[in-house]
Amino acid sequence: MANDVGSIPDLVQKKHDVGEVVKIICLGDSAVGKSKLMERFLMDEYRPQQMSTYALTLYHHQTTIGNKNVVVDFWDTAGQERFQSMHPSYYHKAHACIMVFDVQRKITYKNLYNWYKELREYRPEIPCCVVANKIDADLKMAQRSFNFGKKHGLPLYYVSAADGTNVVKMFRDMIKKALDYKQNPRDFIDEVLQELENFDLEKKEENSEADEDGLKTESPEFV
Ligand SMILES: Nc1nc2c(ncn2[C@@H]2O[C@H](COP(=O)(O)OP(=O)(O)OP(=O)(O)O)[C@@H](O)[C@H]2O)c(=O)[nH]1
Ligand SMILES: [Mg+2]
Repeated sequence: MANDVGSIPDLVQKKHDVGEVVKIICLGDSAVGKSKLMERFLMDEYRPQQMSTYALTLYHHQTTIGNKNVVVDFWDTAGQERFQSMHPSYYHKAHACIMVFDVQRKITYKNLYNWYKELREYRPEIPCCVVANKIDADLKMAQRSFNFGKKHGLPLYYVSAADGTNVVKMFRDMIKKALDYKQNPRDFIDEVLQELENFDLEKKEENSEADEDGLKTESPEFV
């Protein structure tokens, strides 16, 4: 009997523990360090000489922002960036974007213009930042001002996946922004999607409250 009493709060707890789910995508040329940055943030380990990413990798991360549970789905590319373009589904419902270049290769900085243009075609309003990676290889680069960020009103982070400089700060800032965007979308389509999601959640809560009260869902023949 004691178990029965205990199980109700557990159920309620689980329902609320899931929290908000946000999707964060990463863009940038091949070998700028996108995968290494994610690995550095998620596992706090760094293994140089890893093979390029050939398949889409999804990194699942649970965290708290303020007193909210947040589930973050980080999307890492399937190597499509070699073709300078991503499949539209990569952008679909993304809440924030991390755009990376390699301070040792100028072309990767120039290509930010293309990445940004494509991003804004699919996701006109989501928060985005520019990441200057590999500053460990040339510390002078951290003194340089890169105008791309200023020009488009995007924050710029000087980071190193190799030694961890600024990696946690950049990811934490972007998770906060993704959450903020999800809760206050600035894009009409996103607003509608958010409304639908809230509606769906309310329905689920109503159903699980009914379940907890011992009510059964009606089988189709009674509907
Ligand atoms: N010195 C230095 N090397 C780095 C850093 N980050 C990544 N690298 C190296 O850069 C290379 C590419 O890193 P990846 O993380 O695989 O790059 P990527 O952007 O995911 O590449 P694709 O999967 O091909 O798109 C690897 O050899 C890494 O070891 C860094 O901060 N400093
Ligand atoms: Mg990769």
